[in-house]
Amino acid sequence: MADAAESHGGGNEPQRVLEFYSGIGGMRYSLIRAGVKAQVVEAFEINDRANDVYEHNFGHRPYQGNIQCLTAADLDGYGADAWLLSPPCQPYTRQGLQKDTGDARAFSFLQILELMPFLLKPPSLLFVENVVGFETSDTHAKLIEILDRTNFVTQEFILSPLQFGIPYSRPRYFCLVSVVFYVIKETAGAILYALGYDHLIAKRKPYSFVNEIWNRQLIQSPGPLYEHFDTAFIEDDLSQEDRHKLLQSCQPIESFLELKNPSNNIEAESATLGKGDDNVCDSLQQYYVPLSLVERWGSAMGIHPYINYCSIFKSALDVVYPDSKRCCCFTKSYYRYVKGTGSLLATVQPEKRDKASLKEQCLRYFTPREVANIHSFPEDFKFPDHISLKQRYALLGNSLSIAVVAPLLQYLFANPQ
Ligand SMILES: C[S@@+](CC[C@H](N)C(=O)[O-])C[C@H]1O[C@@H](n2cnc3c(N)ncnc32)[C@H](O)[C@@H]1O
Repeated sequence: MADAAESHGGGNEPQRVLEFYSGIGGMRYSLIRAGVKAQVVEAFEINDRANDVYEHNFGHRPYQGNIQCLTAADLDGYGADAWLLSPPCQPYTRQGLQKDTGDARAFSFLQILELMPFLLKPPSLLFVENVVGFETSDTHAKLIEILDRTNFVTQEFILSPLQFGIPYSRPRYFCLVSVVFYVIKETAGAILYALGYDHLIAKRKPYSFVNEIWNRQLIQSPGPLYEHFDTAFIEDDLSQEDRHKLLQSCQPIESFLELKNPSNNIEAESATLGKGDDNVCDSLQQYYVPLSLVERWGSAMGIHPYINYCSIFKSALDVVYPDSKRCCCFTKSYYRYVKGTGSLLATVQPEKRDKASLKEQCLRYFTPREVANIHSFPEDFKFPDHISLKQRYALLGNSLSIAVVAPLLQYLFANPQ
């Protein structure tokens, strides 16, 4: 791959990085944000559209094929120091069937893991990102079993952008993996060679985590990433007071909007949108949620459509305001479906939010640029013109929070030895 910009500090060669399941490049942007001395030598992604976006932004088209077809020789050929992997989440999502290792979408990741013991030049560092739920899966058990066997040590995290000052609830699982040792001595090498284990003789750089105290633990606080920390926020397990503190420490949603001043003047707002690069984004009208959908899913109180009695049920729509300090996870189905796929923005502020009807609040979807902002993508990230609106949302929904991944990568690459 051409030069990577992810290079800081002087001295040694940059670390050689492979980016698996590269999508629109969230990992690569995180590596850049982390400021570590590293170079992405190849990216792997099967999806054409994702590769168009990646190429548009990084000037290199990822290897377009099924990761499942890579051999140990292929992987050795890259001589990579680090692998970054964000395999498909569907086998492990709590809303899905959780078929785990039985789901065809898990096969390529399992295959990569199976190859690890056979590599002549295994990586020294690995980074795996997935949904919460992965940590209890059979695939996870397989991952840990293979890493133990191949002399790696892990530190696992469940973290959300809310813990990094971003008003976005998207908790995710992360596994940081570092090789424990060694340079095998010549005599030991000769014995291994005689026993047929010559693939183990390859020298591997010694690595370890900055805070070894957290080895083999699942941590739900960003504290270990920093030298000095005294607050441990666990998003799902906070007291009301701590949750309030956590939310108050976040920036308001407004800071992430393309259109900062809600108004009913659609034409004026459309003109602002048109200044961007996105041809598909030049009409604000397309972002407003149709009233029929607001009526269908937005009632705060109503008659349950399927049960023959009156029941009170909460709105199925997550509505936020410019001054809100939280929005919920944008999935790849955002904009295709309105219910449970991500927050909607009220463009007209009611006097009393809890009493106001949603119909009057002129709900709109966040634009793709706004979702990219909430995922902490840099300003210069762009979609090529031919990527449709639905494709943009789908690609962003599959991606990750750079605000969370960057400090994790910084921590992983900081070798204290
Ligand atoms: C969770 S997404 C990762 C997104 C990426 N981290 C980003 O920032 O956009 C998983 C990606 O893996 C790709 N993928 C799934 N199975 C694959 C396979 N067998 N070979 C190559 N790519 C695959 C999907 O197309 C999808 O883009």
